[in-house]
Amino acid sequence: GPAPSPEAVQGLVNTLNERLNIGDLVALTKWDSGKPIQDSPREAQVIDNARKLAAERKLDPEDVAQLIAAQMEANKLVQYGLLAQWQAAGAAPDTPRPDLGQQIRPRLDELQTRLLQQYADFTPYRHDRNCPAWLAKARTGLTRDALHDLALTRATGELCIRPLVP
Ligand SMILES: C=C(O[C@@H]1C=C(C(=O)O)C=C[C@H]1O)C(=O)O
Repeated sequence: GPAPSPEAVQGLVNTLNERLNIGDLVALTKWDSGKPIQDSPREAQVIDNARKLAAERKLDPEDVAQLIAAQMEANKLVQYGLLAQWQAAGAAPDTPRPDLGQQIRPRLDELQTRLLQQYADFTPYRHDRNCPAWLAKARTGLTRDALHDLALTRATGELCIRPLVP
């Protein structure tokens, strides 16, 4: 099929990467509080919100639930990686800590609306044979280390749908 407009791919990948970077802030709050990275009730809430937004945008709710579940897996990958680094170093960076409940989670919720709009715009290209190459190009240069690179790979890992070999 025709190549997607550059924004259709880059916009979505940028937003997925932005969500991952918020994960760095989440990790700092969890380092400070000692709370587990995994918060299943919160995850259920995020998915529930995504399903509602999906219905409003005439997207498949199951599909959107899987997209958001992938983003949360990727986010936790970042968090587990950072916590292990800080554990080994005996300290976390001395940078500002926005509040998880009052500041960070509202940012994740806001981002979700934009993410779903961009996902809707990207949907026609999911089955294209060039889809993986477009994504690889869009990922290039966004991440600053191997951990975030792996997490972004995870975050984008189900975006392309490969035709089944008969
Ligand atoms: C980001 C957080 O950590 C984890 C990842 C979540 C996410 O990516 O939305 C949600 C809940 C947690 O399992 C959080 O606690 O808010």
